[in-house]
Amino acid sequence: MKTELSLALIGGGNMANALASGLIGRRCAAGNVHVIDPGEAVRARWDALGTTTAAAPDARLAECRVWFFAVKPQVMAEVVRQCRPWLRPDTLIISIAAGIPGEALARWLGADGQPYARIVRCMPNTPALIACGMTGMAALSGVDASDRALAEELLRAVGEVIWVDDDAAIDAVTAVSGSGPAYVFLFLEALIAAGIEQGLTPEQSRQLALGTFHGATQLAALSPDSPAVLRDRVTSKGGTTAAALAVFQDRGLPDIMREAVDAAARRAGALAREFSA
Ligand SMILES: NC(=O)C1=CN([C@@H]2O[C@H](COP(=O)(O)OP(=O)(O)OC[C@H]3O[C@@H](n4cnc5c(N)ncnc54)[C@H](O)[C@@H]3O)[C@@H](O)[C@H]2O)C=CC1
Ligand SMILES: O=C(O)[C@@H]1CCC=N1
Repeated sequence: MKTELSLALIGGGNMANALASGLIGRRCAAGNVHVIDPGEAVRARWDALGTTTAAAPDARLAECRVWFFAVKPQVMAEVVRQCRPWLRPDTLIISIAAGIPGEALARWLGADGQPYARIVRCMPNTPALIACGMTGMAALSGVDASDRALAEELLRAVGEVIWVDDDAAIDAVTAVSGSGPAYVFLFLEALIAAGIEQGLTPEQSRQLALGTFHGATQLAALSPDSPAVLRDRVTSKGGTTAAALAVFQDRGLPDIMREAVDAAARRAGALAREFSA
């Protein structure tokens, strides 16, 4: 077990917790993880895991090879600047903040007009909590092959990873897979409620809806056929599925999805304008 890696988690909330659950004991010893978070209750949880903690950036950051920024976009600029005094030439920066461009991070961490480009921007999602995450990643120019491999290995500890060519594409990743679990949960809620209206008990409807999502997504992942072909195979001519799909089409489900994903991507752009000046 390679546990010598030293990692700083800057922001110790939901997503940091998900990442740590995949890494501590496997890739990092708890004692090599340093968590910065002003929340006293948050720090107490990390202390119980055996990490070190601090309420604000401190000198231990200089000993950490990887800094993982997991604070809200609204506070990123200030937090990154507070951490900067402990930056070393080989520090690998990984940021998961929605909407904050790598270029802004590079500027905030730079010195003498020189941006710091050893930065990987990535967008995981909450199923990372059960090691079923989906992460999109983009590397800035200062990231060499070994840093890239390290960043990928860290995010792989909580699920699957894809690389996108440039930082701007992370906004699209955010709109599809970062926010995506919420779309799936909304769909599930609606399907469960509809099943109850049809006379099923809440538990029956929940089991049927969850089992269907699980089975259908597994089939789509494992089958060589496209989701459209698989959908067609469920849909008997003049049958029940056709009746339901006609309602989805009439109500414009594909348009609703396009507009929703576009709204998320545009919000990512707006966050960048608001919080990365
Ligand atoms: N929740 C999600 O589904 C996803 C969130 N993200 C991104 O991850 C980031 C964190 O989100 P969550 O973990 O959901 O939020 P969270 O609210 O659970 O965690 C944020 C943590 O940052 C701490 N914090 C606040 N000010 C701080 C400061 N000055 N220094 C250090 N820590 C500070 C808070 O006490 C909190 O524990 C956000 O930028 C979000 O855009 C990315 C992918 C998915
Ligand atoms: O809603 C948000 O802004 C964050 C980013 C992706 C998921 N949650």
